[in-house]
Amino acid sequence: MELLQAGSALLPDAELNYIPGFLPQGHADTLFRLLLEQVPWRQDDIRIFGKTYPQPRLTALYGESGRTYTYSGITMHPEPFPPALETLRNSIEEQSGHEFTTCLLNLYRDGEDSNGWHADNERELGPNPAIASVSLGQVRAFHLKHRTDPALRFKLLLEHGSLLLMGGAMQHHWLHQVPKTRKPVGQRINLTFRKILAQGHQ
Ligand SMILES: O=C(O)CCC(=O)C(=O)O
Ligand SMILES: [Fe+2]
Repeated sequence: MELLQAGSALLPDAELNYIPGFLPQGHADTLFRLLLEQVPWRQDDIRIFGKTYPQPRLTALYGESGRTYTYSGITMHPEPFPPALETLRNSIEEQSGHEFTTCLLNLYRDGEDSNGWHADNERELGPNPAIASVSLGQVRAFHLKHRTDPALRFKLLLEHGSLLLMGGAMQHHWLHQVPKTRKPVGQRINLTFRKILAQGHQ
């Protein structure tokens, strides 16, 4: 699988931009510790093809009130943005030129935690969503595969303090995952900023 490096990758049917060092090291370290300690992390059950499993990672949802987020049979109700995430949202909006209402947080406790193949294509995100994904803590691989062309498979290594922007028609044509790994890895936090359209207006 080809490794993609920093910058915008020219993938068909996709907009992808990887910005390592988006957060200065000291800021990324502080934010990582703060979130680890203060976020009310939870492990939900998810439904896949009618069966129930514990999600293989911990999650939390922050955002503007009333904008619930439903995926894999879970409906999450957001907590208001704490100041540290409000500041981060503002700088990501400036960097990307997109607005975000909501931040979904994932905590991968170790290499056994993962996020299986999916697209961020829930209907409350609208047709061509912009997704901004910040990584903190241990580096994990992020895999991408095209839905119809099996030759198109790539990976990125998402580093501490990095920002990954996904946009355009990407969620229609590509799937992504954070696979389990046998390498000894510690905790990683991922924050994905999304725009949830006002409910009832999709
Ligand atoms: O952890 C990551 O980098 C990806 C998270 C993700 O794809 C998601 O939450 O939808
Ligand atoms: Fe995703």
